[in-house]
Amino acid sequence: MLKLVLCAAASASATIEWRGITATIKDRSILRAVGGQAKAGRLHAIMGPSGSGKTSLLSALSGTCDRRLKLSGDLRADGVAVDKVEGAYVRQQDVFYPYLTVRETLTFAATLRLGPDADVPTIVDSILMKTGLAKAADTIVGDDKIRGVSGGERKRLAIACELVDDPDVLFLDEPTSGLDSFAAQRVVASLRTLCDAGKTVVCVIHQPSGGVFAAFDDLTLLSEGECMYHGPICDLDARLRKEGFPRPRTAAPAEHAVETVSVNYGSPETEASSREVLAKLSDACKKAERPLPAATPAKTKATAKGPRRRPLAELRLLYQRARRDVSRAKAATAIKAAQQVMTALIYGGIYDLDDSQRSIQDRFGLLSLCVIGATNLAIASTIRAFPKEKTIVQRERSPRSGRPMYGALPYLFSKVAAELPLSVGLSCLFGGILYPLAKLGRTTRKFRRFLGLTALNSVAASALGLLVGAVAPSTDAALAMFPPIIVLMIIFNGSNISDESTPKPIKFLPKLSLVRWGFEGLAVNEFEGLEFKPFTQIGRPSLKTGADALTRLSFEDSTIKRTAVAQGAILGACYFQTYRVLKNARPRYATLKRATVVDDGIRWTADAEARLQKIPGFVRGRVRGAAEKYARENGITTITDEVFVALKPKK
Ligand SMILES: Nc1ncnc2c1ncn2[C@@H]1O[C@H](COP(=O)(O)OP(=O)(O)OP(=O)(O)O)[C@@H](O)[C@H]1O
Repeated sequence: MLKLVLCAAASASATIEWRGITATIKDRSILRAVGGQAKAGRLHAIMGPSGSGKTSLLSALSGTCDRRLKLSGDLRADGVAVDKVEGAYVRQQDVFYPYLTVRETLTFAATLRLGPDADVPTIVDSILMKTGLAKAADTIVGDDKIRGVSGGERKRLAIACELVDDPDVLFLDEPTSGLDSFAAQRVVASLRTLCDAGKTVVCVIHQPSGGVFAAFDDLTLLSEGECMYHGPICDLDARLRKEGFPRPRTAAPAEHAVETVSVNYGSPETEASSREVLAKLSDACKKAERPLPAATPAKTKATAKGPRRRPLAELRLLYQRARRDVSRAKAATAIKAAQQVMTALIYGGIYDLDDSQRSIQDRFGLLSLCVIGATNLAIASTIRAFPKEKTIVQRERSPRSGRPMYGALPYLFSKVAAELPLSVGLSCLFGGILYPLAKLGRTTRKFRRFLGLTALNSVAASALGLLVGAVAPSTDAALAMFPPIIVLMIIFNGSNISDESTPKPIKFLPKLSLVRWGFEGLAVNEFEGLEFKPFTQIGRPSLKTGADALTRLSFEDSTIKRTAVAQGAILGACYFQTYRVLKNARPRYATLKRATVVDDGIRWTADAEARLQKIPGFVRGRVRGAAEKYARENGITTITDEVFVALKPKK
């Protein structure tokens, strides 16, 4: 569907120019009036010491800055003033489905982004060639634990995935970090190929080798949030020499540049002298900066919003991916199966149930262990794996423009459908071994119900694990939430504390405990119709039937249906909440306030300027003068709405 939108973010930009990019957080300046430009066909590096603001500048240009930052400045894409430059953003750490091959990963991205009419195989082949991944095309991607393609190939895959819809601009955050110099050179060679094809490529680089640095055309050198050099790399040495910092013969150009602009905190004297160097280079940089001409008016243009969403096709594709991921994770599946077999053998070896009075307690104990074990395993394994997958889903669902690549609902459906058979299978494997060994139930009907209830418990516990993984910001946070959740569920399992003793404010908790419903269902199934031999000792009270035993735990009114419905309700609620979290979990970024009016070195953001314009003409000039005086006295280069409001100008 084509929709007319105001072009506030450039989509087909080739030359990016920026002036006065300022970023602050609370009262701390992170970028101070940084200017520069990146051109199509030229490979642009952003370099500087650690903490100098490289990533902040890259994200300010690409519109992906942490929203706690206050951003302002004048950003142009092909002469049009924009809030952000629309382009692909390749993060430092990219995660993929480890069991998919490079080709499958790319094909998946291309099919979903481009829709059914695109010639996906041809596009994928061409990208594989451009990024030098043709040889690794049929190797699985892998990760830290699973052997797959090399680190350099994985970085190139991250770039390749962003190329499927042919963006004009690419932003990359440290694409060479963590790679040896050969792998880094291959990554940069791929970027060179893209530049030669007319793309604008802007990269943050960190400690580049001589070969890598030489492959770049232009450089923005930052220190302490200020621009120290901006221009062609071939002029860098000459500029530093001119300012009194010639490069020693033994030093590599990149190393010398970063060292020159690094603050030496060794002593107050060295720090002061470093700051003099920075001031000198920053002044030289500002002098060389040419003001931008008046911005070309933003055009109203037809912008494609991406292919129309087709939930069924998405579901099919997502299901294929999830199935492949599950079916190829053979080692992980084997470990889980071995866990189930071992646990069943241990329980089966210890418990030997008959119709004696002692077997009542043994039965309750064994059933409780079965439920706790299954719940534990299902939640823990989901919690461990899901936060990582969530990162992939969030990345894929945060589009550069238009709609997300796919909906949260097809994703969740496909994941559940792909993982369900394994969950049920593992649960049945456990039950199939344990049931005859421990001599539980002894009727086929009870056995079938046992398998059904334990499988339902596992699936519901996985759903809870998904929800915890979805709301937790990281795997560590999710794992930290796990113990209190499981402990609470065990406390309220129906046999550890009575309803009467449960404190009033948390009386609802037993109703939410999967362990309780699972245990109650298994107990009702097991004890139904059983009869027990009385104690032989005279005077020792005995329980004659299974119903008596259930009454002891206040389960006398319970039915299997009731416990299954309760578990089903918890499962449904967990899936629904997970869906909502995934649907709404979009990264929110800071908006660049446009500062397009330049007056005597002080810039005004558009909203501050708009506020100023509301002041009657005869007072406006005085207010403007007072605001700029205040800004100069306080080292403020851009007057934002907040600064202006803080001044409380008198009308
Ligand atoms: N969201 C934020 N909250 C607080 N401080 C921030 C935030 N973003 C950036 N900073 C600070 O701004 C400074 C610049 O950060 P940035 O990540 O841009 O630097 P960098 O040059 O990319 O560093 P590095 O090379 O170490 O990755 C750092 O001191 C950082 O701590």
